[in-house]
Amino acid sequence: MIRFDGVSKRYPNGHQGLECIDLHIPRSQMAFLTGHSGAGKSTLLKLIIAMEKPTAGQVWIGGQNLQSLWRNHIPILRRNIGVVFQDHQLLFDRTVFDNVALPLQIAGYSYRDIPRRVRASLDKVGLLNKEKQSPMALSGGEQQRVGIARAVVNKPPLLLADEPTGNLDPELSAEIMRLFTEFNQVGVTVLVASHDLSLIASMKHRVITLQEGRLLRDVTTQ
Ligand SMILES: Nc1ncnc2c1ncn2[C@@H]1O[C@H](COP(=O)(O)OP(=O)(O)OP(=O)(O)O)[C@@H](O)[C@H]1O
Repeated sequence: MIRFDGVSKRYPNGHQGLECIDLHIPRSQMAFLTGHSGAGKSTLLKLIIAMEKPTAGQVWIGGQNLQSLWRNHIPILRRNIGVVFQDHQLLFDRTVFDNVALPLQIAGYSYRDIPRRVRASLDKVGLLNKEKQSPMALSGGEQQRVGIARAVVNKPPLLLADEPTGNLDPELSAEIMRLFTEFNQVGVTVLVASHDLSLIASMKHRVITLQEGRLLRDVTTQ
């Protein structure tokens, strides 16, 4: 599903974000990406969604070489990738329902289809009863779950998360990780960037560790 062949990323200011990364994450696998602050985790995720381009090497997503991806095909790539951010980036002037519906509206789903899909997604994260509320009225953990519902509403085969539990206490963090595991159990490939080593250790999934832009360790415990 995700393949990096000798990928390096040097930013225009000369900073080396990633250096010669070889990595393969097969379809339906769940993996964690960890490493110190500045190790290159977000850079790696940005290369997957074509927000940044490698300065060397090649990135393949779902069999597609991103180097040969036309600019106007980037939205199609991103439609197949759900992304969860630490700060969830919800629109506070819209309801929970409208926030989750947004990717479907952008993708041009019919108005008949949207409510059914949005409610199925909210149900999955346990927030069906909050659809009419503003995200502002929700707790941090609930807001993060709305962000997850929005990321999975069009059933992407690949789910990425960048520090999704950064602002949450250990119990809520474990709950969010359980949700990711549930999506993985139905075949979604999941890659979670996280600093939270104790949470990662408790999950028994593959752990990919970056250090100063290089692949330091890649351990599968299962
Ligand atoms: N747009 C940019 N321009 C220049 N340097 C950048 C840019 N984005 C990231 N970097 C640098 O690249 C390195 C890797 O950054 P990245 O955000 O990928 O790390 P990270 O592992 O996600 O860190 P954190 O855990 O703090 O989010 C850092 O030193 C960062 O300062």
